[in-house]
Amino acid sequence: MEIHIYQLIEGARKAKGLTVIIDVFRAFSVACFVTASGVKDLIPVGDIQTAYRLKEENPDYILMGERGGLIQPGFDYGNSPSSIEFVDFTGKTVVHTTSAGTQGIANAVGADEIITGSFVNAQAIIDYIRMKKPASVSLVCMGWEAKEEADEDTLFAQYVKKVLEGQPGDFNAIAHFMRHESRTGTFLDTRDPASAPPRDFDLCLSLDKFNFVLKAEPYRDSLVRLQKVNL
Ligand SMILES: O=C(O)[C@H](CS(=O)(=O)O)OP(=O)(O)O
Repeated sequence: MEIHIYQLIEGARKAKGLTVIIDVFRAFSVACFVTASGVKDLIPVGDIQTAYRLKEENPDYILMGERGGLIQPGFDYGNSPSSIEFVDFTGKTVVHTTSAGTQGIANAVGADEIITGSFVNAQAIIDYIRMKKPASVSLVCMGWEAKEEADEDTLFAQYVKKVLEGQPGDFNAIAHFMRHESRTGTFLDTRDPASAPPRDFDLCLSLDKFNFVLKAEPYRDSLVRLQKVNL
């Protein structure tokens, strides 16, 4: 199994084989929380205008996401796991658009298959890749606004690669680094606390909270939805 680590939008465009689009803070942690809360359809979109159009056509849809880390006008929720931690999404359709994570899905046009990447379902991702035994795995780190590398996404990719190659992954060292040394450790305090509360940090680093992967599947009108695959 060949394993490549790629960065940002260019990386998403280069991805091939089984592709993991990684966004630890916060898009794909949020996506796992929403899925665990019973969502019917979770639709990641790159273009915010697509999100608004879908809402106009389907007033019962829920809009979730951010630009610049902040909830956008007309949105029901931002991109914050703590804001939806106890929300019941049973039977709901959620449209999710973010600056980094969902852009990766939209740009991974050469991938055979796309799953999302975050620490909250890290072991499930590793188990899924082992089960599928692909010839090629692409780990794509989406970073800050998909423009600048972010420690947590790169550390996640290295963690998955190491474990797949039979080496131990030291999550405690990663969490310590993220909290005390990484620029990301201060990120949640420097944004509008209503959109990026500090609890998001702990929730996004809840290792293996969920035992499923989220797989992008074709949906209607050229959209995709993230389907839960239990491990
Ligand atoms: O809201 C977030 O957590 C980030 C903000 S950004 O990457 O700095 O724009 O969005 P995400 O797409 O979840 O990385």
